[in-house]
Amino acid sequence: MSDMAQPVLALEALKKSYNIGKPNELEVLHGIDLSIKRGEFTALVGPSGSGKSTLLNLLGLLDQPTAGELYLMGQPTRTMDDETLTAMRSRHIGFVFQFHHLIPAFNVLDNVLMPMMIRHGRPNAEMRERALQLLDQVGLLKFTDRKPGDLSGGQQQRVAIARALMTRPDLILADEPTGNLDTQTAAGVFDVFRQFNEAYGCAVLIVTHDPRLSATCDRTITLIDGNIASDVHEPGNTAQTSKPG
Ligand SMILES: Nc1ncnc2c1ncn2[C@@H]1O[C@H](COP(=O)(O)OP(=O)(O)OP(=O)(O)O)[C@@H](O)[C@H]1O
Repeated sequence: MSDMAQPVLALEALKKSYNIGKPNELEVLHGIDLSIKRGEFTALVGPSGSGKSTLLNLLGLLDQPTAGELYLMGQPTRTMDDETLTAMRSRHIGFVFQFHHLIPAFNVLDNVLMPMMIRHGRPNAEMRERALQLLDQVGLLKFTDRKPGDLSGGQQQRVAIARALMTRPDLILADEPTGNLDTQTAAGVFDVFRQFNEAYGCAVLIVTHDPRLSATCDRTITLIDGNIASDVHEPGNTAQTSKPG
């Protein structure tokens, strides 16, 4: 199908500068060309300050590039108005951050339902069913009534992943989602990403500082000083995850 052949994301000569006062502009990304296809499981790595979060914010349509073009699902986004950008973001992208931004006063189930409530108002039975299925898949079905504060960091992160998948996004963007987790819990969270990537074919792009985790990805993009220094495809890496069977 042509849909499968089309990249989820394509960047052409994407640049980002920050205005740091006076006439000075700090160019942080110097012209990035990149294409992410459906089902790709990619790590974005690089030293601190190399531009990873800046790039992720652009990929997630959370910030505007200074130059170049970004295509999401084949559509150029530079000239889209805010309303269209918001709709594209909520339709196609799921976000997972290091600090998962769960709503403390809501229980686990309602946190997972949140993206649907934003889009459609009151959740219907089908949405609840989907949320429960996702919570089952991340091993948290027993905890649906708990508040996030009563869960461990790894469990909270799994709630955030279930929430990001609620809208069945084409792309998951994760900014150091395991940054504050111990090694074993971090590997478990990576496995959850992998499980969904394989089950639904969503593309996953994860910023990580952990080489053991990036080694489990199919593709590793290394950013240095705002340029892609290397882009290595190693699909064999799937064998290194703890996927059953
Ligand atoms: N809003 C901003 N205004 C000005 N400069 C910024 C802004 N955001 C980031 N920068 C600068 O852009 C560069 C890239 O920052 P960015 O956060 O993208 O790097 P990073 O690779 O994600 O770093 P880390 O791994 O430490 O999170 C840095 O020099 C940073 O100081």
